Amino acid sequence: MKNLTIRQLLQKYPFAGSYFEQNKLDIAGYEDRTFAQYLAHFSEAEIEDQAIDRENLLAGLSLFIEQMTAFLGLEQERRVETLTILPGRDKSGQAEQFQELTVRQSEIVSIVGPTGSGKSRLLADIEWTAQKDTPTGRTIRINGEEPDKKWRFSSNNKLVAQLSQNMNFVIDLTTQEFLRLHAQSRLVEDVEGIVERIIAEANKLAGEKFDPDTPVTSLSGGQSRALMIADTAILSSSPIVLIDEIENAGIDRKKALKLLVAEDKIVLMATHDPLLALIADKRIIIKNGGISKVIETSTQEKSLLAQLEKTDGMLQSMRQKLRGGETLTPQDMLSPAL
Ligand SMILES: Nc1ncnc2c1ncn2[C@@H]1O[C@H](COP(=O)(O)OP(=O)(O)OP(=O)(O)O)[C@@H](O)[C@H]1O
Repeated sequence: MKNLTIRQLLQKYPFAGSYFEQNKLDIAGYEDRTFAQYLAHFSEAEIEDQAIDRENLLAGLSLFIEQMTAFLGLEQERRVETLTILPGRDKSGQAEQFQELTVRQSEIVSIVGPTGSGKSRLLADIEWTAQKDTPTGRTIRINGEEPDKKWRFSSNNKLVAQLSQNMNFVIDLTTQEFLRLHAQSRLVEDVEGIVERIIAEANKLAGEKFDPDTPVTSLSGGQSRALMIADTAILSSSPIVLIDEIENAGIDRKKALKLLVAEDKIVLMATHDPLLALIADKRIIIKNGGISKVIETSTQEKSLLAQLEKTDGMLQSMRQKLRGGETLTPQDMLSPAL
């Protein structure tokens, strides 16, 4: 909040105007300054005359916004605890054979099915909070209710963050500057701390590390993907994260999912990757455009996961070696590096 100009502040919290009025502060002409900068413009004489207490006024504004936000229920409104999908029809017009499917905070659901079966369509239905108004006729409920239309059109408080295979930046900023801008627009208190954390988490996901001064346009595919995942987990207000295939993204997929779930997101991902399918708590099977089954990942399947991770680790380490110009030996098939 400290970094917002008065204009941005009033846009985000229109009620802040009454704080200025109550304290007889004429902010006209200072709209493009922060509140602290505005307070700094008073001369010592004015401060004496008008009994202006800068620190108190600054702290008072934060408190006022906090209380008003709570009072108006703005924070609660954004809490999304459940996402429910109600059946529609498949590509042949047949009704989907499930009652309803509810996904909760911190749950991961995978979406599997042949190419062209309708996985991306399901993600699109969720993003649009479909109300029988998409080709599938599905209905989406948020917290058990018909979602507010604001989710569809608000660019600030989007219900859904989308992570897709390609992340191409066109903006000429360093990674640090890019994240700083995002953090400022999200009104976080400790901008530098958050920026540092996102870069640290992204570096845990990316194969090759990058530093804060790297221009975003120079990040590799895997690095930009890792950055967007860390940014979405830590900074995005969107409670639901939709992922369209991260298998070839060159990042640590398991850590990426852990990070998202640790931040209380609801995660749905379309995937062809058995490892990701089994990490999920449930998987949706799509056939001919319809949800044909919902399967809970069994303990038996979870136990296969350990095996799969070993195989995956082995493949990753072979990939790493080949990339580094090394040659492979039969030994590489026997001792998976994890
Ligand atoms: N129930 C449905 N009714 C009508 N059209 C549908 C239905 N489901 C999917 N489609 C359409 O079928 C096409 C293929 O679906 P989609 O792109 O979602 O497949 P996909 O499973 O994501 O494929 P891929 O694995 O190749 O990414 C799209 O044009 C989509 O709009």
